[in-house]
Amino acid sequence: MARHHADDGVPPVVEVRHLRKSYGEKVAVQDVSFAVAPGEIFGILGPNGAGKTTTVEAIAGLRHADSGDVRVLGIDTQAEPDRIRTALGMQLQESALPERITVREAIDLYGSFYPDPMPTEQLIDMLDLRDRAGARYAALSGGQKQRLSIALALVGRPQVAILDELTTGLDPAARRATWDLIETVRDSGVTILLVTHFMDEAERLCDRLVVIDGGRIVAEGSPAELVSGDGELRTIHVRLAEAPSAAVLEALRAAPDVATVTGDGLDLEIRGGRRVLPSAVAALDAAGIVPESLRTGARSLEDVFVGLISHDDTPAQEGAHP
Ligand SMILES: Nc1ncnc2c1ncn2[C@@H]1O[C@H](COP(=O)(O)OP(=O)(O)OP(=O)(O)O)[C@@H](O)[C@H]1O
Repeated sequence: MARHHADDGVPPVVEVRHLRKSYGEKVAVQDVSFAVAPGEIFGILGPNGAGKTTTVEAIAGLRHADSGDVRVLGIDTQAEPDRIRTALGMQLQESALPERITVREAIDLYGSFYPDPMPTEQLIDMLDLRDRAGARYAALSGGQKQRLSIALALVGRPQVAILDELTTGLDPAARRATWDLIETVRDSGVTILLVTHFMDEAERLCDRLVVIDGGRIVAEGSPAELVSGDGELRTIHVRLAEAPSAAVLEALRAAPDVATVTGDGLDLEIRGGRRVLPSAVAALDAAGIVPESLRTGARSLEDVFVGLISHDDTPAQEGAHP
């Protein structure tokens, strides 16, 4: 299906403006604003305790915000949470299912809350749970529980699905299978809000994302935009066969887009703008020098993330919430 961008005039599916939420003294979300366009997979990234779950729970109308405006499909979910229930599917971080319920019963039960649920057997096949359809919840593996929770988020044919910690605890093959599934779901027209702290997951799945830290947005864009970090310096490392002359170093420093050349002897670190790599290689070539080896400091989304979030020594507040 055609994807839209937040700024192409199509009304956003999810719109959050200046959301703020405290728990007593603790400010969980300080000021968060973003908009999600129809058909996007939109990521919310951040370290433990950043405010991600609080944000999506406010979006779903499950938490009452202190201030700010949240709309899903134009509905104010803070004022009228019940109006969004059937259009929104939510995968909870930890499922609250009874131990003895079977996969099939759980899907039937959740389906009964919606006017036009997906057929249980279709979901069982879609989520690859056919072999476990009659198994009790307590007997499922981590991956199977996770797939069941995704099935429960999708059973009501939501227009918007919120998936929190989609692949936590899954092995690599199960993660990939889940990613493929999420893309299929998106291709069927569902807009997806994905909470994660896995960079590879965000890089693979998200059209756009926000990084939240300490209850604020510290970066926003497509994974490629965040990684390319236009305006930021890049670094290349060059090893030469023999130590460069002062003239060669001078020529390198004067090359377009090169900011600094450091290092001594055979190993040089060259930093500069977007075209630092071709520019440095051309300057060396003009001096008749072929590097022994060359390494670029290609950034992953993970590097960007680590660079963005605050590095205080506060221990992660896992398990702090009731
Ligand atoms: N019900 C609650 N009562 C008190 N504090 C809470 C409550 N829920 C969350 N918090 C605190 O608010 C902050 C934000 O929590 P939130 O769960 O939104 O973060 P998160 O980004 O989803 O973290 P995680 O990745 O660990 O799930 C944390 O410091 C957390 O301990």
